[in-house]
Amino acid sequence: MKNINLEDLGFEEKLEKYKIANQLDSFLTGRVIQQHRQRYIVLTEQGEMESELLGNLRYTVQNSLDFPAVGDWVALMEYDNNKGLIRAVYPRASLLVRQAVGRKSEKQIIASNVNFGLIVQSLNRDFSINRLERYLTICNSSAIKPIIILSKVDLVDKEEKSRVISLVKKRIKNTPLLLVSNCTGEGLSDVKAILEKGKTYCLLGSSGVGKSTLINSITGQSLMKTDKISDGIDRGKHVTTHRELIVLKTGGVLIDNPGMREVGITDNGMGLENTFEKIMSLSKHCKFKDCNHINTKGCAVLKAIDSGELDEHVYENYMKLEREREHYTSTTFEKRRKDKAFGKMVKNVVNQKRKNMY
Ligand SMILES: Nc1nc2c(ncn2[C@@H]2O[C@H](COP(=O)(O)OP(=O)(O)OP(=O)(O)O)[C@@H](O)[C@H]2O)c(=O)[nH]1
Ligand SMILES: [Zn+2]
Repeated sequence: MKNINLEDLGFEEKLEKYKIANQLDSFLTGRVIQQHRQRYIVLTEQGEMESELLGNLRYTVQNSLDFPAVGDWVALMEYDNNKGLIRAVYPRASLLVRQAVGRKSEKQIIASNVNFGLIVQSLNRDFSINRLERYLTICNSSAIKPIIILSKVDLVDKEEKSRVISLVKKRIKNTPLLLVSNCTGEGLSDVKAILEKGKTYCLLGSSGVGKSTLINSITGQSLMKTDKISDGIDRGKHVTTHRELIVLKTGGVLIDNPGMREVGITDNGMGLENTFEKIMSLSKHCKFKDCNHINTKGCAVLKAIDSGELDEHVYENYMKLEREREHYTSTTFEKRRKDKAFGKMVKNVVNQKRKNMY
C-alpha cells in the first residue's frame, strides 16, 4: 500500500492549517488504521507504520478518550524501519462513541473523523426498527450523517421487503435507505455510488449482518475476514490481514467494527433530539417546560398519542433511550432504582392508552 495520497485518506485543509500552526510539519502525518491496546498501525505516505505513543504523550493523556483511535490523524516520526512514535493527535472532526454496556461511565471510541455512519441491518433476523433508532441517535449525537443499509435482501420475499421499507420510511425521515445482497449483488452499485472521495464511512451494526462481506463486495477483495472464509494460511503466523480502516481505490475510506454486540447511548442530548424530531417539536407545546411526558398535565406528547398523531411505539422507544441516556450520564447508583420505576410508568402509560383505544 505504498504511495498513498493523504487527501484520498481524508486529510483536509483544516488539518493542514493545524499542522502548520502547531509546528507539526517536521513530522510525518498519518491516519490510525488499527489499534491494539497501545499499539497503533498508522498509514502514512510512506506506507504502514507500527507505532507507539511517545513517552511524554502517554503520561499526559488524562482520559481514555484522549488516546489515539482508529480514524485519528496523528503526527509521528520514524525511529526504525517502519516503526513510528506518535507525537500528537490532531483535533477530531467527529467521534463515534459507545457506552460499554453494564459498565458505568465507561465510554469506548468506535472511530474518529467519520463523515457517514453506514447502519447495516440484515432483513432476515436482525431487523429491528428500535435498534435503527438507537444507531441513528449515536450518529446524530456526533454530527455523523446516517445512511441505512438493509442487507441480505436475497433471504426475504417481496412482501417482507416492502413491509420493512414502508416501516422504515414511516418512522425514519430524511435518511437514505439502501437495500443490498452480497450474494446476488443486488444494490451493490447503489452503495458504491454513495461513497465519495476523501470521506470516511463507518459501518455500524450487529455481528453477522454482513458488514465485512459488504466491504469485500465493495472492494472486490477479501480484505475482511468473514466467517465463511477460512484463514488457514495465516494460522500460527503472527500476521494480521484484518485492517479496520480501508482506503478504497476510488478514494473513500471505510471503517469496520468487528464484534459490536450491544451499543449503549452516550449522548449529549442532541442525538435524541435529532432522531426523534417529532417528539421534540411536540414537547414544545407541553404546558410545563420540564414535562416528563408521563403524567404531567397538559402534555402535548401524550395528547398526540391519543389523537393518533404520534405512534406509541416511537414514544416507547424514545422514552427507553432517554432513560438509558440519563442512566449513563448520571453518577449516583440511586438512579438505577429510579430507572426501574420509570420504566414501569412508561409501560403503564402505553397500556392505558391502548386500553382507551378499544
Ligand atoms: N444470504 C446472505 N448472506 C450473507 C450476505 N452478506 C453476508 N452474508 C453471510 O452472513 C454471515 C456474516 O457475515 P459477515 O460479513 O461476517 O458479518 P459481519 O457483520 O461482518 O459480522 P462481524 O464481523 O461479527 O461484526 C456470513 O456467513 C456471510 O456469508 C447476504 O447478502 N446474503
Ligand atoms: Zn409533555
